[in-house]
Amino acid sequence: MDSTSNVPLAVHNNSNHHLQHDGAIPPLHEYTHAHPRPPAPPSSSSSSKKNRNKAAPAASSRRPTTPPSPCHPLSLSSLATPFHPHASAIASADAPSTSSNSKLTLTSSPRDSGTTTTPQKQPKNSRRTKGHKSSKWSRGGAGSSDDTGSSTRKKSARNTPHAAAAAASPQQHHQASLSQSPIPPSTAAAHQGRLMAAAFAGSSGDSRRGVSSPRPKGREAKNTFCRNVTIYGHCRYENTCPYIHDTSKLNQNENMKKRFNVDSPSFTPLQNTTNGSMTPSSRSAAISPKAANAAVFTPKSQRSTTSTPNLQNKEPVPEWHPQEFPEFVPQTFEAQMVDSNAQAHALGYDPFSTSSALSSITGAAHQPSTINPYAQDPTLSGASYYQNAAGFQSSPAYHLYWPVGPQPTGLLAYQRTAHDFFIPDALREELQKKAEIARQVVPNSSIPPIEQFHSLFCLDTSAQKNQTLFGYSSWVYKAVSSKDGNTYALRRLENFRLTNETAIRSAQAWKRILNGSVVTVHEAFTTRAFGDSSLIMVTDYHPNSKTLAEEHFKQAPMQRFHGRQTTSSHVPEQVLWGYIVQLASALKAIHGSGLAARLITPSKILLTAKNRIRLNACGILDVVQAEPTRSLAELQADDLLQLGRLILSIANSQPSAHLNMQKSMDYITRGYTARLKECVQWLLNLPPAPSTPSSPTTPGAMQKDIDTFLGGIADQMATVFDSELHAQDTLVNTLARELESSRLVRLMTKLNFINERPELDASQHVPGSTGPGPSAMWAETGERYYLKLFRDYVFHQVDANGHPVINLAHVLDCLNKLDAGADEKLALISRDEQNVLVVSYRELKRGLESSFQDLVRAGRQSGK
Ligand SMILES: Nc1ncnc2c1ncn2[C@@H]1O[C@H](COP(=O)(O)OP(=O)(O)OP(=O)(O)O)[C@@H](O)[C@H]1O
Repeated sequence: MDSTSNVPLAVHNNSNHHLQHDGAIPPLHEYTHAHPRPPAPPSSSSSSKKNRNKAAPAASSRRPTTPPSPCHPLSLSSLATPFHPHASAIASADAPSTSSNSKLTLTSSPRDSGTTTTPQKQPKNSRRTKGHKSSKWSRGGAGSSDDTGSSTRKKSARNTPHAAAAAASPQQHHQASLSQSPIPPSTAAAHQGRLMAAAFAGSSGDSRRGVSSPRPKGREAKNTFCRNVTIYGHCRYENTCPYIHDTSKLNQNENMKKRFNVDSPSFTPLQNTTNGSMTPSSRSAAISPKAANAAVFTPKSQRSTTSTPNLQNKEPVPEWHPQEFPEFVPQTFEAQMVDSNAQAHALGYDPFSTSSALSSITGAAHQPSTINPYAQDPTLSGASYYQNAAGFQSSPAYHLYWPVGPQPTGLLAYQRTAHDFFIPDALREELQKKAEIARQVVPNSSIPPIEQFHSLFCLDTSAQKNQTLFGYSSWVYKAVSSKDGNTYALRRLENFRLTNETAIRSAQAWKRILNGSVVTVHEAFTTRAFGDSSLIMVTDYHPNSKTLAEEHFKQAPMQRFHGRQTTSSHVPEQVLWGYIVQLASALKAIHGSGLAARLITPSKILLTAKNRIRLNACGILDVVQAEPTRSLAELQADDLLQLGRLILSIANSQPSAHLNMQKSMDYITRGYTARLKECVQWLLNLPPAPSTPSSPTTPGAMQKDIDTFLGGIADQMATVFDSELHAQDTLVNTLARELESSRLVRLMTKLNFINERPELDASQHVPGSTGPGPSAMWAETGERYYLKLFRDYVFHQVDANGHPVINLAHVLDCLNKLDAGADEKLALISRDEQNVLVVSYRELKRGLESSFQDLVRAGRQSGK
């Protein structure tokens, strides 16, 4: 994490805030219509008197101290850290004598001499130690820049396996060869210094002058690849330089290959055991192979070079332990801080983040598995999406906008439309129409309430009443139940006289039919509320629906459907198969319950959505004709026949198509597949006589029942089922997008509770606040002030000409970042344009939560 992101608030007193901060802050007109550029560093800004008072304590209390963690984001130093404890421990143990320090560093480890150095080289090591004792090493690294470079080079060399190996074997490295050199120590040190100067001083500058390649022993040069080639890509002394410049020659050295290659054991740093003040490193001793490619570590201060003496007393470990080497994990230092303010706030009840408060109360540690995505927990890693996508993420980023379709911020202004973010227009319109129609009432209606049903609204607009279906005139009303508040459809049969008490009980069986293709029956009763004896059948109400007769046979669109066009044109075959499958499913449920639909006709089938039909007016004939003349099997077979007639009539767009069967079937032959024709024919045929064999392979008569029919249309059922699944997926996606909207509504609700709230000004004490007038100008001070400016930034932007910027993408972008508490910063400009506040979304979020808690507490107090 960028350490600068922890600075909570930078206040700029910027009378001319156009590019005052090294150009990092754009001019005012750029703020007002664009997303903020990365703000200027807080240190470069001057604070206004008013705002400095607010910002300073906040900054001091929230700025985290950088912990001495080996996982500090400076990755190079973190790579080096396994060596630091050991190095420091040795340095401190031998602090009185820098000589002994260097001695320890270079030779004293028995493991060093015993494992990685050949016996005959030990005397050389002794000489080298001696030499360094009198050289710059003995001055503890406080000498010239060459020293620094030398020390640095050695330290960096220790951080890679190859370098470690090279350090352990002087024959593999320039430095090592210097250490091994039999030339006088002072000369060796000078060589070393010059070499490091060449290595660190860059390609130009005085320090390069006079530098020549050191002269190693012939055998070393023969085996050693020139360091200049490694560092600079070439060696300018190639002609005179004794080292190898061609890698192919290098590989010829068998001896070297044996000792140092990719299979070489790793270099294991010692754990600190000598100095109790050091925290023992929990890291593994193994080093990642990636470390070999790490850039050379450059110390930032002299201190870092002096406190890190050269250590080479490490034993090789037999094998890599990659599982023990922790990957670099950016630490959320802020999360580790104890924010007493935040804890205090968490104790208050927050209706929007209950679980957050609970976990704070119980002191439960942050558990990814129990994360409430809506809890205002600063440790949630939503911000990591913006800051460090590749980094470790402890929980999914639930705060982010649903990533379906084009990303809101990636679009140009003219490409952005509202339905990129919200529910598709067609669906929204349909749902809104349904809601509107469901609430339709007639003022001063003369229709009386019936039983618990009130607000009756007549759905039956046709003046001509068809008595042939039920034997009675029927009316359909929408009504609201005072028992449960739901809306129902009431079908009234005018002048119905109940002669058989058991007849009305048949509705009970229909209450149990819960099928997606049947309008559910709830109850049946008789009433005299209309001035006659009427039968009332209560069913589900499906707003803005129409019958198949209205859909396929009527020419003029009805006003009630708000312009939905009726059509008499050719009905696509897939639509017909959809009807067949849905009605077959309905019949399966009905017949399976020992009932018969008895009425499958276009005017009694509701079209409740696109291609979505339901069998309506079920059970009425069971009440009206309580003693049918036909058996159940005959009635069920008749259901199939009626289904055949229905499809025939819709396919022909003729309600009476079955009256001219030949012509109607010809039309189907011409307009549809043989499969559909075969299906309709099967439905229209009379059931075979019981003794008639249907085919040579199937002895006995083929049953004409719903199960046989379902088996016959199994392929079409699979197709319809699949398209239903697709439709469902689409709806789930839409729902998910709306879910995001509800999240932002809650955020905006909180923001509006706080912004410019007048009644907390000076009149009311806000618990937790301090000072003489704790609630004075509550809405205009502290966190509330920059929340107010944030509201201006989100909603009240103007362009360079002062015209309002109406940019939905900007609003969603800002609110999502606020919800996530992103570390991204934005520049908020005061209304007098005299101050610019640089604040991160994280701080805004914290301010929002804390201010909201103030309100909750104040509200609770007044309620006492
Ligand atoms: N359960 C219901 N939910 C919503 N609307 C319904 C419901 N039942 C019927 N309707 C609507 O009420 C209106 C009248 O329905 P009805 O069954 O009486 O049809 P109709 O066309 O008037 O037939 P008929 O010629 O037999 O009177 C239709 O427009 C229908 O959409």
